Amino acid sequence: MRLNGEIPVGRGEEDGMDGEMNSLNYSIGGVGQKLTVGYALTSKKKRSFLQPKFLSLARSKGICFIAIDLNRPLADQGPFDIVLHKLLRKEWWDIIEDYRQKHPEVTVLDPPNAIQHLNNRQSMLQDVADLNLSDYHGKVGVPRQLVVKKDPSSIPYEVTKAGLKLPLVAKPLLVDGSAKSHELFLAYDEFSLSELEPPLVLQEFVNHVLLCLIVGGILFKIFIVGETITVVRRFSLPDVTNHELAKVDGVFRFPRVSCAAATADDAELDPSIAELPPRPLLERLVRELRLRLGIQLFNIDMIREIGSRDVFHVIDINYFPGYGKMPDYEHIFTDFLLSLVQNKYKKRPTT
Ligand SMILES: O=P(O)(O)O[C@@H]1[C@@H](OP(=O)(O)O)[C@H](OP(=O)(O)O)[C@H](O)[C@H](OP(=O)(O)O)[C@H]1OP(=O)(O)O
Ligand SMILES: Nc1ncnc2c1ncn2[C@@H]1O[C@H](COP(=O)(O)OP(=O)(O)O)[C@@H](O)[C@H]1O
Ligand SMILES: [Mg+2]
Ligand SMILES: [Mg+2]
Repeated sequence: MRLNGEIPVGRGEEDGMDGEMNSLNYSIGGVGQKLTVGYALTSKKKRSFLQPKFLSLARSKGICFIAIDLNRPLADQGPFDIVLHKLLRKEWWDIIEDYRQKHPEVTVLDPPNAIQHLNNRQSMLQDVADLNLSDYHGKVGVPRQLVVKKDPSSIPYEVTKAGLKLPLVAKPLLVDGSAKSHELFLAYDEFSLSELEPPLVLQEFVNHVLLCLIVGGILFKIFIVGETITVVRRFSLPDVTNHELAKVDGVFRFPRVSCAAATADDAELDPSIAELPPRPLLERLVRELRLRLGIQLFNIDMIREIGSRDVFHVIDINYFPGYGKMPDYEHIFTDFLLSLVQNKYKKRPTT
């Protein structure tokens, strides 16, 4: 399912393009310049996101991508219409924030302080919890959770005091792009949690297996690129039965089941498996989150509560996720970049 905002396109003769209807010129000082996107990304992200077919479609639309040289002052580079970034080193945050203040004419995707809100597994879900979204299409919430900042020996007491229901998913509190920040554990009893290393977030595990053929739950990954919403289904964890809970003790690390696929096809499951969440509910959730988070590039991991048709839980929100696995990301993302500059161009007072 994809919701796409259509944007009109102009001809591209001025810049020598092959006159394709879909090429477009945006100017800073005058007609004829291309749309220039400066990027600061990890090599992993460059490989997964700046795929050749994406770059060639971008070129055909008059968009060019320029790698930002991290060894030179950002102000000496460009000029850029847009800066796209996902780097987690501290010094970069100061550089891009300073640049953003000094260059209001450049669209920075996305503001560093907004992104940092998503680098903490407690603050990332706070807006969803505050939303408490419930209407006639269904309900979206977050699982009950507890943050443990230090002293693992206090965990059993804290869990009991908070009345959290086992099993619990233990997740590193901070998301920093490292493999360690994705090391998750399933805890069948609260005492074994004291083996883990804070800071952690302990989240109630929500059973979400479909009563149908497959072993394991289905997770909905809701990709947001500006105004567009694309939902894909991914494999998730199997249920934890009461029988298993009574029999098993301890904490067990589990693999990254939901993001392992290399391409959208591998990750995309048969559409007949697991009805997608109601579109109006998703639209409301995404509209609210885009406003409250102040970012345009993110995805939401959402699960449907077992036995329910319309009770959903958001368990994770990711900044600038693996769009390379999102169906048709090339057109969605290039249209989004063009719409950003077009909207800015429209807002300019006519001289
Ligand atoms: O590994 P990719 O490319 O699929 O993308 C990762 C995402 O997978 P997804 O697109 O949701 O299936 C992944 O999403 P999950 O946290 O696995 O749900 C993260 O966004 C990850 O970034 P980081 O390690 O949290 O900074 C993303 O890693 P980066 O691409 O940003 O390095
Ligand atoms: N509260 C939960 N209930 C059920 N399954 C969960 C829960 N939290 C995480 N999971 C499972 O673990 C996977 C990874 O958890 P997530 O919070 O998305 O971490 P990451 O940022 O590493 O993707 C999810 O895709 C889902 O399959
Ligand atoms: Mg996730
Ligand atoms: Mg995540």
